[in-house]
Amino acid sequence: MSTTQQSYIAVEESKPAAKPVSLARFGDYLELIKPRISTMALISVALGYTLASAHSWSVIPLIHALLGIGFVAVGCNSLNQLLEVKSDALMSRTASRPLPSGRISVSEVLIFGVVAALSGIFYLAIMVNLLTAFLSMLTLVLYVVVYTPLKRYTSFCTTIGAIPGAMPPILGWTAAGGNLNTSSFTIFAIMFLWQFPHFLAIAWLYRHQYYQAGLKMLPTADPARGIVGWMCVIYAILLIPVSLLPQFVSLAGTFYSVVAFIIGIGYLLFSIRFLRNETPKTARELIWFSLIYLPVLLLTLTWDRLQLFN
Ligand code: HEM
Ligand SMILES: CC(C)=CCC/C(C)=C/CC/C(C)=C/COP(=O)(O)OP(=O)(O)O
Repeated sequence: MSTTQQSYIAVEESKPAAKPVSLARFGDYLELIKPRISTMALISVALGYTLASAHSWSVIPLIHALLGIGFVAVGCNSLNQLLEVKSDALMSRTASRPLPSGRISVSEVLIFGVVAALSGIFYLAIMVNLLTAFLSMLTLVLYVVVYTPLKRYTSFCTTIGAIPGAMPPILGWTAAGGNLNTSSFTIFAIMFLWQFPHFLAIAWLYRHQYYQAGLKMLPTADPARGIVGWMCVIYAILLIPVSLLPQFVSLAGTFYSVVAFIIGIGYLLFSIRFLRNETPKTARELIWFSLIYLPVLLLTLTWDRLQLFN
């Protein structure tokens, strides 16, 4: 074997093993549907379903609801990334996503997103109920048609974005046959308020990237020290009494209220830490706690609700 052949083999052997094409494409599509946010949304759907059905809970209707809402969520996230391909390319947080990096084409995502969203809505209308299909369509419109383009114009976009963000447990609730009543509104209000410290800390952490990409997630590129922290603290304070409402509408008992109060104080303390010292570390810790708070609150609410029926 010649020296050239030997060195060629050596270079080939030292290359990391390339992923099979189908696996790489699966990974790209997975990234397109934002798997972690979508999973949290579907867990919220399942808990909303359980809260509404309690003693009459059964698995098949829940699977139908998760399938239909899951398809709409896939449509939401794909179409959101399609509309943001230019700004995503300008931020290091999102530049390696499959669309800005050219691994999936715009037309492919358009077809994929529209087909997923429409199939989900029709599936819900046929297999679940019309109210859930309608509310899922409203979620899609608010997220894709209103919130996403509005990010380029005003920081008020986040308040609009928090409406579709608060919908997953309500979609689960209506999928189980629940009405839009004070109980479902209470869950909506908790989920709505929870998002403010969550996304404000994120918007602060990536403020320079957002500014560079022309996205107005905060009122200014470099807000006066403390402003974002104060906003987090105010929403965390508001969330505490609102998170205690389920007991007053007979959705849960004292155990839930105690847990909600403790984690609510925790969320407030992380917001205060961020206010006192706005640094990437305190912002990341607040984001981290927000992602602990939500599943703990919803799981405790559901568990306590089930106890009320036993
Ligand atoms: C206006 C509302 C919301 C905005 C603007 C927002 C924005 C974001 C952004 C930009 C990230 C990525 C952070 C990073 O890259 O470090 C993120 C992370 C996350 N968000 Fe939200 N979010 C919102 C609402 C929600 C809702 C309603 C849920 C759950 C149902 C949720 C669940 C998550 C999860 C699980 C993560 C961590 C996983 C990941 O980074 O992909 N978010 N959020
Ligand atoms: C039908 C259904 C359950 C739909 C999902 C609803 C849901 C969980 C919406 C999330 C809300 C939201 C504003 C996310 C951030 O998007 P972004 O565009 O600011 O995030 P990015 O910058 O990472 O793209």
